[in-house]
Amino acid sequence: MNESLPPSIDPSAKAATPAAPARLWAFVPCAGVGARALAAGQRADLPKQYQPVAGQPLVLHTLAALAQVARLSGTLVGVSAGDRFFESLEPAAATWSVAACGGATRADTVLGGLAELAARGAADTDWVLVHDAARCLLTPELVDRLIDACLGDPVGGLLALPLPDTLKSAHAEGAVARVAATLPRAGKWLAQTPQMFRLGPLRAALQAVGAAATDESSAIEAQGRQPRLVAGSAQNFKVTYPEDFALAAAVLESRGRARNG
Ligand SMILES: Nc1ccn([C@@H]2O[C@H](COP(=O)(O)OP(=O)(O)OP(=O)(O)O)[C@@H](O)[C@H]2O)c(=O)n1
Ligand SMILES: C[C@](O)(CO)[C@H](O)COP(=O)(O)O
Repeated sequence: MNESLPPSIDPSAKAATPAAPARLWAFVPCAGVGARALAAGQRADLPKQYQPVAGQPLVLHTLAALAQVARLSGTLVGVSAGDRFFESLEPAAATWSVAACGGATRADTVLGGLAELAARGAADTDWVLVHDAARCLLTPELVDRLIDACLGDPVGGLLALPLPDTLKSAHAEGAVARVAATLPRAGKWLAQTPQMFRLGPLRAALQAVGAAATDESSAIEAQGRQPRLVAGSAQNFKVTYPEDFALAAAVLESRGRARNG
């Protein structure tokens, strides 16, 4: 657990030697605006990761799940410059550190986060688990499953789900979308997060591919590597559209009821 580290990543980590065993860090990109998620009723000035869900800001559910993963040495959250959200919280309760490393794209934010982790003592050989702030239904069990599968892997990997539905490609006919073709879905997976790679190779891959990468895996793939696919969960969805808030709240509340008997 991160309990020896709050409110910032352990400064003694800087003393790590090349022979030290690789550690695991979580990085949470939290610098988006959530343009697709905002609808009437939501505060347009409040990015989706801070909207209330099941009694608390969405991102705090995400961070609570990561705080329960014993093998993580620390969690860093990447926010936009000028974002004061975390300053309003009780510092003693924090199981994370915050860095104003938000960029114009998710890939930029992650690159900034990797630089911050390195500046705070993470080694290039350490593992980094990048997890979307907006995936607030993550469970520690899913993270442990990813770590178990990837720790001995030469490349790393990601949580993902085999495609459950029939897959169509489309073309536009004015404002109407029409089916262009039904595509084979065998062997196709939906990428989730966390995505777990070693810090140095991930930085090099993201630098090479630039802002176009929508996830870490695609940057690593562009280097000719084949990340491992680890079974995720349909519940580990990304809050993306307005209706996702109610669904996330329902799942979190039902988990709460199950916990409290
Ligand atoms: N420049 C960005 C863009 C996104 N993110 C983060 O990346 C995660 C996944 O991105 P997505 O769900 O697409 O979020 P947004 O970019 O905020 O959504 P939208 O595209 O609807 O604006 C989110 O936790 C978001 O905060 C980020 O840190 N920096
Ligand atoms: C990283 C990701 O969650 C994998 O599915 C996803 O690509 C991020 O969302 P975006 O809409 O592409 O920014």
